[in-house]
Amino acid sequence: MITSNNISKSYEKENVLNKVNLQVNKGSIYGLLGSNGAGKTTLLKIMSGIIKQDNGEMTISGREVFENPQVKASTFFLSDSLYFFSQYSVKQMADFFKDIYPGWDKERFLKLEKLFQLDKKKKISQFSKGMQRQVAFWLALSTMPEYLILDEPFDGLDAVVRKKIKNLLVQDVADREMTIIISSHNLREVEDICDYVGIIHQGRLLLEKDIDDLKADIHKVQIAFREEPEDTVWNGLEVLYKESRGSVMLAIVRGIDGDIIQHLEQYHPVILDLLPLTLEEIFVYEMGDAGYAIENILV
Ligand SMILES: Nc1ncnc2c1ncn2[C@@H]1O[C@H](COP(=O)(O)OP(=O)(O)OP(=O)(O)O)[C@@H](O)[C@H]1O
Repeated sequence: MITSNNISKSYEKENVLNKVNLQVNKGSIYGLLGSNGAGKTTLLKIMSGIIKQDNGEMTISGREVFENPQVKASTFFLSDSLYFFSQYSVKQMADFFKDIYPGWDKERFLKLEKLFQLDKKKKISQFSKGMQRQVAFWLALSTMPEYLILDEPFDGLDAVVRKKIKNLLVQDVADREMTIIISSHNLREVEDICDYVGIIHQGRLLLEKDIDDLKADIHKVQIAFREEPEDTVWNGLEVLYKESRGSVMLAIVRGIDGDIIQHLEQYHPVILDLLPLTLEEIFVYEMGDAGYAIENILV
């Protein structure tokens, strides 16, 4: 488990993180979302022991992160700006990682070679940007990390490779309970793999939620009646938003789907559909409820 307890950090006079509390459970995938400059990279660097917080505690598996070789051996930080030794091939970089990471798995490295289909003898600097990012994933996953910390990991990858990598990540979580935290500006980019999402804004964690709980608790309802409906059909339901589109009424309703259907069926609708919301829609309605304009935060 990764635990950030009241983490604060300033650069000179600028306060970049302000008492951030968050928890990433073992074997889960946590999406850390926020706009440019929100503080995501700073938090991830503290989490991976690259920089030290001014206040608060950052622990992984109960151990303080900073200057802790045990934690570093089980954690891999894939930065948004990749760094490789400029003259090294993939093979040479792999040999270097093999000496640093006790979990290095040669078989995994060879398996992934087939998947990525990149020449391991080629200098990494001679690969394209997207290919270099694939090399970074190839090496990272070969270290068999217990904790994988990813900063904007999908930037510059094409759709096919992105899907391939997401599958690999999910597989490692399922097979060996790897824990992942992923930062992104883009909710759509991470919603298909994360089971938890936190939103950071101006150095503060605005909210964090379990995605399954969120999805189970909020629904888009489309309903139509033979005759002009009364607005009273919604009475007794927790409606976050509603509008009429011709004879069809559309509403965002919080609650258990079975209860909502049972309530609305008493009015004998000719159409009654409960549709899933995208995660972005859920956040807009949830945050709207909390008084924040999420559209302006997650561009
Ligand atoms: N080394 C540094 N020295 C001074 N200020 C810094 C440094 N690193 C980051 N900052 C400042 O800290 C704030 C948060 O930056 P950070 O990189 O953590 O944000 P971010 O959420 O990752 O942004 P982005 O999505 O643009 O990568 C910014 O205002 C940035 O200017």
